[in-house]
Amino acid sequence: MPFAAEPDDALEEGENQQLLLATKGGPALEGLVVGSYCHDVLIRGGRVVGETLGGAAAFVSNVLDAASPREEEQEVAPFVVVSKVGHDFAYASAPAPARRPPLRCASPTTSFHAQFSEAAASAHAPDRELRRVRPCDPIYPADLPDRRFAYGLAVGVAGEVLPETLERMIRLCRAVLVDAQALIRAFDGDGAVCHVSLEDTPYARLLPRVAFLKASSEEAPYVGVETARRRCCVIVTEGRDGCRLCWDGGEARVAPFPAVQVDPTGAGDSFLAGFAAGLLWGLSATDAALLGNFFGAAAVSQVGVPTFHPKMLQAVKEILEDKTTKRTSPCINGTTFTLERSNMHDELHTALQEASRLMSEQQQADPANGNDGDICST
Ligand SMILES: Nc1ncnc2c1ncn2[C@@H]1O[C@H](COP(=O)(O)OP(=O)(O)OP(=O)(O)O)[C@@H](O)[C@H]1O
Ligand SMILES: O[C@H]1[C@H](O)[C@@H](O)[C@H](O)[C@@H](O)[C@H]1O
Repeated sequence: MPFAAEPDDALEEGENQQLLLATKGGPALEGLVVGSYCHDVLIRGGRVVGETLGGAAAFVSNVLDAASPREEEQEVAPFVVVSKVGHDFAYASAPAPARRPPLRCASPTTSFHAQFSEAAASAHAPDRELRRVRPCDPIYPADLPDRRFAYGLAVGVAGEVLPETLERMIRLCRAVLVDAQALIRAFDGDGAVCHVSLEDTPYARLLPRVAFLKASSEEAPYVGVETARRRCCVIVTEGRDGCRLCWDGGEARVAPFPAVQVDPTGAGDSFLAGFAAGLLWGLSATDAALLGNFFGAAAVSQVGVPTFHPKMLQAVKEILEDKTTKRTSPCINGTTFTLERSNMHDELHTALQEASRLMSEQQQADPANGNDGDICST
């Protein structure tokens, strides 16, 4: 059983059977995504070069819908999004919010200004300065549905996932995956995003009950990888260099996929969702990180929330159907996962590379998705 109930929150035998995570699809795979949609304004050289739907929940929904295992008859993947926006929300009819509408509140929608640097970004240096110009309301524990979920993704962008909300997620979900940006972001008087040490936040005590914590290389020093890896599996994403996983007693590096970066926004969100989808397909964490890298690369190749070509998605689905098998797992934090790479890791990478070629072809055929909208270069 890949995901096990927490010992302090055990279910009745019958319920447990219902929630058993079948490797390939079914209602037992229902997930809970918590984090708000937002408005992103992309600025370069003092000029607005793009206005897009943002918020990790938008990127995550996009990838989960594209890559999660599901039954043929299910139109959308089985997960719920709990997100808050104001009445000014400009993207209610975009695919992600239209499928899973946000809660409305009196305060305005969270809004970020992303200032892109004129200099070429390196793989690990920050490529943009983010400023939160408007915050929406937080998401409270009472905003979450009162039922059990197979997995949860805590993906706040502006401090909206409160410690008590994360704690409630941990109680409701059999395994929780967290983006460090939801925990360690702070905002100066001008709204500029800065970071605080995770250890100094009320979230730190929850880490032993989290399955996976994802941090970008910029966030990693604030997470304290060496301490955190003793409590859960930490994944550090390293831009075009791929990512590494660190857990108590082991680590693995996972190779990237080539991409022509036109907008880095949402790479980390898309990574985390691809990774979660990989786990749902029954991949080990190190193998699932390949799917994370694949969707991270897809995200940077387009401006805003990316559109995936059906041919490319079909190819990915066929690869996953072909490669996934059920396997027994070691135990991590009361939740069982296989962490190490499997012996078909390299084969999976090669097969996904083929699919990523389809993605580049799609972009070349449709310049609206390609370099025409490049935010990254002058
Ligand atoms: N230029 C790139 N080429 C290929 N893959 C990339 C590139 N940039 C990002 N990725 C993929 O996306 C993943 C996440 O990227 P990154 O480390 O930049 O996350 P992030 O800083 O959290 O992103 P963001 O905050 O912009 O959403 C990487 O681990 C990698 O797999
Ligand atoms: O839309 C983006 C995206 O979700 C990023 O991951 C986050 O860092 C930004 O704050 C947000 O504006």
